[in-house]
Order: sequence, then structure tokens, then C-alpha cells
Amino acid sequence: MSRDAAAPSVVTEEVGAGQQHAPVALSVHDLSFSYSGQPVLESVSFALKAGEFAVLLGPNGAGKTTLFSLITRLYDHRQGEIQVGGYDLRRHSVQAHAQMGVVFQQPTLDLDLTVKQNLAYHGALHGMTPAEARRRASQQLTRLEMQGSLRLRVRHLSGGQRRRVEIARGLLHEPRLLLLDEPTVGLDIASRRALVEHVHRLSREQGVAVLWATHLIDEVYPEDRVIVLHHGRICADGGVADVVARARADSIGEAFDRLTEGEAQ
Ligand SMILES: Nc1ncnc2c1ncn2[C@@H]1O[C@H](COP(=O)(O)OP(=O)(O)OP(=O)(O)O)[C@@H](O)[C@H]1O
Repeated sequence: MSRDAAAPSVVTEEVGAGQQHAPVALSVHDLSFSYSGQPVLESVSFALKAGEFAVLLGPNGAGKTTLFSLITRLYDHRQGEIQVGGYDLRRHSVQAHAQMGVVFQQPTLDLDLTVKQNLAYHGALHGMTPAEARRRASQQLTRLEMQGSLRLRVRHLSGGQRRRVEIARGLLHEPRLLLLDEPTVGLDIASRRALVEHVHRLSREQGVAVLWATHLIDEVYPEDRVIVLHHGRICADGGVADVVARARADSIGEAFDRLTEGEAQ
């Protein structure tokens, strides 16, 4: 494949009234998917810009994990298009994967390795030299207030700390897009709050686009974009205030409840 053939298409989108342009980190267009003929996603379309934090809000069974499995190419999509950082996922899978970092619902660190070893392995997979991987690991861990943990075995970290290491790993290769599938499952309230706060800050400071899947309404910040998924369809997409107003609700919790006909509870 020639370099030109894999060059990302220039996809930009207008940002606000200032007419600034930000690159599109993720574009999903008319995506549908079925398990054994049973539709699970139906004509899902949305795009995320660099630095945008979007909460993919959906009750259990809405299709969030299936959507993540398609974006990460664990499943192949037959209908619709997915572009990551301007690269078509099917035609330029390697380049598209280089533009995404993923934190899966189930933790995927090796508990018997140190933080440094876990991150070094990921760095090597992305073609970094050991020195480069060390430099970036230390930078990301510092941003996540995990400096000093490099030599610790993952087994000795708390659940919240492990999640932060997974986020550092997901950002090590400096992707444009970070996907997190219900990353706070199993964490106590304080660790959940800290994680939500950390990732919002990373998104602002590093300009990475974040797609954060959850069914927990208290993980939504007032300035977030919310994409509500219900029975495999997007039933609302916009800023929190917009979604609340369009659902004729008083809060995002009430809006989520209305939009999902009570399944959010
Ligand atoms: N491998 C599979 N085979 C068949 N059906 C599946 C499979 N995985 C998921 N489903 C079904 O697809 C629908 C969407 O599931 P999915 O896990 O994507 O939803 P979700 O929003 O991530 O839910 P949760 O929050 O419970 O993880 C559900 O009805 C689920 O039972």
C-alpha cells in the first residue's frame, strides 16, 4: 500500500460561531449491526472532534459495547462507515488503530508485571524504542497523578489506580481518540469521581477526543456532549442543556429516563 493511498481524508467540522475548525477524530456513518439476524445497532451516525468529550449514554443492552467492538474492529461492520483520525477502518485498519486508544470494560493489564513493563510492552507494539516508551509513560502517569508507580506490580494497585494505568497505556501512542467502555464499573464513589475528572482534564489538555460509555448519569458534566443510545438507535445527541430542553425535562437524569422509557433506572 502506498503512503498516499493511506493518507487520511481531510475531514473537518465547524466549531461554534468562531468558525474555527477542528479535525474529526471519529466519524461513524449509517452503521448497522445484527447478531444472527437480530438487529442491535440501526443506522448509527455521529462524529467527534479533537478535544471533544462525549458521553455515550445508554441503558444495559442498548448496544454500547457492540458499537465499541465495531470501532475497535473486534467485529467487522458490513453496513455503514467508520473513520478514525480520517482513516477508513476497513481499508486502512493499521493507520486507524494507531489513532485510537481503548480502555475496555474488563481490565486488561497483566497483574504480575510492573506498571512500567505493561506500558513498555504497549509501547513496543506501537513501534516505540524503550527510552521513548519510558519517557511517554512517565509523562502520562504524571498527568494522571500516578508518578512513582512505575516499578509497582499492578497486583498491588487499587482498582482506580489500575484504571488510570490503563488510561495512560491507551494514551501512550498519542491517539486522537480515546474510547472507554464503562470504565468506572466496580470502583468506589471517590475513585469514580477522580477517574471522571482525570479524563475530562486529559481531553481538555491533550486535545484528545473521548467517547465515554456509561449508564451512570452522574458521570455527565454540564459541558459534555451526550449521545443517548436506546435499543440500538441514537435518540438524542447534543450538549446537556439541549438534550434536557428537547426532552422537556428538568435534568439530564430525567431526560435520560424519558428518552429510554424508564429503562435507565
Ligand atoms: N455476542 C452476542 N451475541 C448475541 N447477542 C449479543 C451479543 N453481545 C450482545 N448481544 C446483545 O446485543 C444487545 C446489545 O448488547 P451490548 O452489550 O452491546 O449493550 P450495552 O449497551 O453495552 O449493555 P451493557 O451495559 O449491559 O454492557 C443486547 O440485547 C445483548 O443481549
